[in-house]
Amino acid sequence: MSVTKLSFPYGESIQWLSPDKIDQLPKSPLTNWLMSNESLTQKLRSHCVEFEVVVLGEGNLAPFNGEFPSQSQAWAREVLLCLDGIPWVFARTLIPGSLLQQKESDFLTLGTRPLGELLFSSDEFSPGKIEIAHFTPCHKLANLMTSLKQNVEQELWGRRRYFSYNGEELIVSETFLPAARRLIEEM
Ligand SMILES: C=C(O[C@@H]1C=C(C(=O)O)C=C[C@H]1O)C(=O)O
Repeated sequence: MSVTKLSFPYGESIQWLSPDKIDQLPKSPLTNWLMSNESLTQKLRSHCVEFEVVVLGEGNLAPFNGEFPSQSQAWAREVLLCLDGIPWVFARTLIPGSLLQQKESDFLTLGTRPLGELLFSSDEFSPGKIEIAHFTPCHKLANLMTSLKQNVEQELWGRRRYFSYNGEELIVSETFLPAARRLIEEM
């Protein structure tokens, strides 16, 4: 898999909606994945032999308009979650500086360890609301799909979750790539 960190950030401005505002959620298997409150890492690990986190980039950046209204800057981490070498999820996490400072060594030394191992390893982080998006990727995300040889024949479904810690919040967005949707819908 040839992906470059030179294009980081890959994320794009997406309209996230509360699930009850979505006219038609996808058929059941995928909706169960979108709405699941458990660790996505744990769920993914149970569907593969080899699970891998490919870090596309990390760094301080300005969130997109409306992406994180209370923050003009945030620590961003974008990864691909790969099952037996196949990229299933593009994940983009935004962490405000005030939260990063409290857990700096944990977040900045994650590397290729999944963020879920930190968020679900104790009750320090509380999972919050889930929002859903349904979109056609453009710009760098579309180019990333092409480089992964995953043709986007239908819109992508994604979800983002809020995790709170000591009165602060971080946001984790996860977009299911075409290969993942195909395999989930066969389950
Ligand atoms: C939040 C979780 O962590 C996963 C791992 C991520 C990472 O390593 O950056 C990002 C999003 C998640 O899919 C989880 O497992 O639920």
